[in-house]
Amino acid sequence: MSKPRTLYDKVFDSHIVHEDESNSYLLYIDRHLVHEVTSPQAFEGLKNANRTVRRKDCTLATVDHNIPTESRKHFKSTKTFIKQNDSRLQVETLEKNVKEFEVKFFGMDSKNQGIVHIIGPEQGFTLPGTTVVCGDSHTSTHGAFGALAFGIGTSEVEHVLATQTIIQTKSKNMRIQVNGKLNEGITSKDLILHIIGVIGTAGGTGCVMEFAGEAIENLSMEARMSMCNMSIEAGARAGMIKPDQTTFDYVKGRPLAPSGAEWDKAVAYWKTLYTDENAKFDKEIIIAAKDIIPTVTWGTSPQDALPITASVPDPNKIDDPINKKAMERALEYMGLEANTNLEDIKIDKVFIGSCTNARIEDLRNAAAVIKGHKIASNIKRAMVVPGSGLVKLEAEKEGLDQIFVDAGFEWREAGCSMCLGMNPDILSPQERCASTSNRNFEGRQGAASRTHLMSPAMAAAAAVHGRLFDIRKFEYKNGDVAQIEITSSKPSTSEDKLLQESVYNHEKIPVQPNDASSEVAEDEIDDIPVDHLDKNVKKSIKINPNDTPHTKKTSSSGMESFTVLKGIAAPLDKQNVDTDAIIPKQFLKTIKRTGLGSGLFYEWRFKKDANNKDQETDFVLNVEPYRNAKILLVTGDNFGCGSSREHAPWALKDFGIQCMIAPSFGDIFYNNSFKNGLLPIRIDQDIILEKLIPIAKAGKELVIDLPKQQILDSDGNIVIEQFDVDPFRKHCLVNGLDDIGLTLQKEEFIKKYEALRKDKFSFLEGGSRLIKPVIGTKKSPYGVLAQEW
Ligand SMILES: CC(C)[C@H](C(=O)O)[C@@H](O)C(=O)O
Ligand code: SF4
Repeated sequence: MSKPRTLYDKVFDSHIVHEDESNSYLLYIDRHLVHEVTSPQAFEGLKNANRTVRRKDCTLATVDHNIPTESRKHFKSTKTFIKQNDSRLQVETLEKNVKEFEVKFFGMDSKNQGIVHIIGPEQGFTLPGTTVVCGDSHTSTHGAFGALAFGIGTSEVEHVLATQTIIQTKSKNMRIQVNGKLNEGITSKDLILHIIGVIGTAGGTGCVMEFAGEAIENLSMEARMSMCNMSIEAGARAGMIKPDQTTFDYVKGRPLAPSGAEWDKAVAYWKTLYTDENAKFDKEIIIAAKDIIPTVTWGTSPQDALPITASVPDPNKIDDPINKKAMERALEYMGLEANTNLEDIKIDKVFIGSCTNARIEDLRNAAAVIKGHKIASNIKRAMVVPGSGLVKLEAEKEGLDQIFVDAGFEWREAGCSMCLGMNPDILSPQERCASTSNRNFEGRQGAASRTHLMSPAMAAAAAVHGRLFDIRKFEYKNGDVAQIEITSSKPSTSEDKLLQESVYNHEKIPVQPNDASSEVAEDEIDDIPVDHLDKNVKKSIKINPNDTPHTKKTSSSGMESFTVLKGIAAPLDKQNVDTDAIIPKQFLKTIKRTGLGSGLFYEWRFKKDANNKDQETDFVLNVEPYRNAKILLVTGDNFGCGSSREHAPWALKDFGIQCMIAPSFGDIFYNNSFKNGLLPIRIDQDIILEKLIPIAKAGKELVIDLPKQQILDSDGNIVIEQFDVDPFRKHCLVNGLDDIGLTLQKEEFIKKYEALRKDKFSFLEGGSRLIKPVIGTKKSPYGVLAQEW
């Protein structure tokens, strides 16, 4: 009898290409989505190393973040359509790269273009039980299908393009069980905001989160996507929901979904993807669905979520000094007085869009509220930005666009838009927005902008009333009640144990040959013969734990090695520092990895003077001796949470920071740091406060000895006896190794896995290759078939 496993365990196990003794796994990636922001440097890396895209059929690209959302009726070319130079360059760079590397692409002239997390499911590219990655944190969205889907950084994008695999450690299992039924009018957005409010933005750190229970089973696919989308906001590596009949019904008939006998084979397999009875979870949270009422955020973190009937919290009631300070800062930034009723908060703008809530059901929900109403006179702008060209078409077919336009909304073209404002759709300073997006970080929707997160129905009600408003009191015109996104579905009952065993059969097949004579001994990272290294990784990778060289080496792949670092440590007394704060969106438009130091903590380091010139603030990195800090010493949890932008470690590195110490880190940022020769060290908060902060505050240097895993003061006294670091990552860092080179040495394992996949998971073959160069001739669920660039 095999050990009971969770849904995550099953999907993880079925993708293992190789495991080494330090518990580092090489996982096969079934689906890779690509967008313009996080891919230019990855394609450049491929080009420089003369590498190709290994599985074009598993790769699908689109443009979403940078593109204007004004009408494309007269669209001729990117060159003439995009006015912002840096945005245009990024889009054109992707257009060039997809041609050169022959990657399927939905460009701005395609009806199928849209936000990357909307088009994957829409096309049937996202499938249950698959591994899905994208250089974007909200890749977690695809977990709604029972896929293992997570965001990666640009270095990992390059790794996946080149090898179709990724190096992973196993996450912890966490379950969020939502018992009972949601009340009428309560959506999955209220539910996920409530959950994040309960567990916090670091609540899921290090975990893959499975959402389960009656309330989840009753959600439609689109509502499930909104849930999983925001699991990253709870710090989770990924969110997952077991596939069931609702899932199969949604996938069936989509352009890239399997059909015929392959469909039957796929469904038979997908029905085995559920958490076994008695499977062990490391963390479990139980939520009663009936307790949830419409929920909105008041502050600058998604965890600042409260029921709409509550009032703005009061920092004077908070004991913990770090929490209290964070709350005071959030209130100041948001321009809010403690104890104000949330419903009394007036808003300036409304944004209905983003990968969380810009699907057809979201637009239907908002339209049902808006129908027959006008937006309030204090609303300066209200916009609806459909998640994809196909969502837009469907909404127009249903007449939703007219309902919005009649009420005073703008009806836009698909893209990320004001979710993060990399295009012209931004808020002016101090403007307050009711937004259906997923992040309310400082500066997210524009410098000094103020964001309140909520469901589409709540955002529509806020537009009508000009203030935050409880949807349950809303008076619908025409007697309509907002369509609730819940559809009833029966969980699959025909789970076939035997079949499950047979699908997992391959674990018994030696996918990882234990052949000791193999040229590359798979379990020994210490002695891979230099001759076999990729031509870009020619340096010796022998590691001697007692060797503590004090000079900085650079491998021929360009990766700097990290051994012993001596430098000033800048104290940063903040928690939940998100990557939007580390490097704001306006700096993401580069196609290079360098030169980002000047944008580091931009909104905190600078403020504008009367002439609109940047003036330095008293932020720690502007003050001597910390201007030259090499170490960042953070006292609060969850440093680097949020977006997957590798620009965050690039900016830190460019500024001169080489090591970050914090009680905990956002998972993607943690990974990205290692890939760039930066060392993130986790140390308990009380130890940081007691032992390290006094040294940093005295302006003295610290010595980080990675080979010995110790921290010393400048006199050579040991301050931290032993910090933790994953052995494989340490090995790569100490030796400045490019892990693509290391992975390519495992070619035989990758090939073996691919042969097995072709047989067991034949329904995954084809992928984006099935995209046909046809426009509007055949019917797909949305009436238009996928097309090619
Ligand atoms: C640009 C991209 C890296 C980023 C992400 O990873 O999430 C963006 O989509 C966001 O929402 O902040
Ligand atoms: S969160 Fe916003 S910016 Fe990021 S992918 Fe989704 S819509 Fe785009």
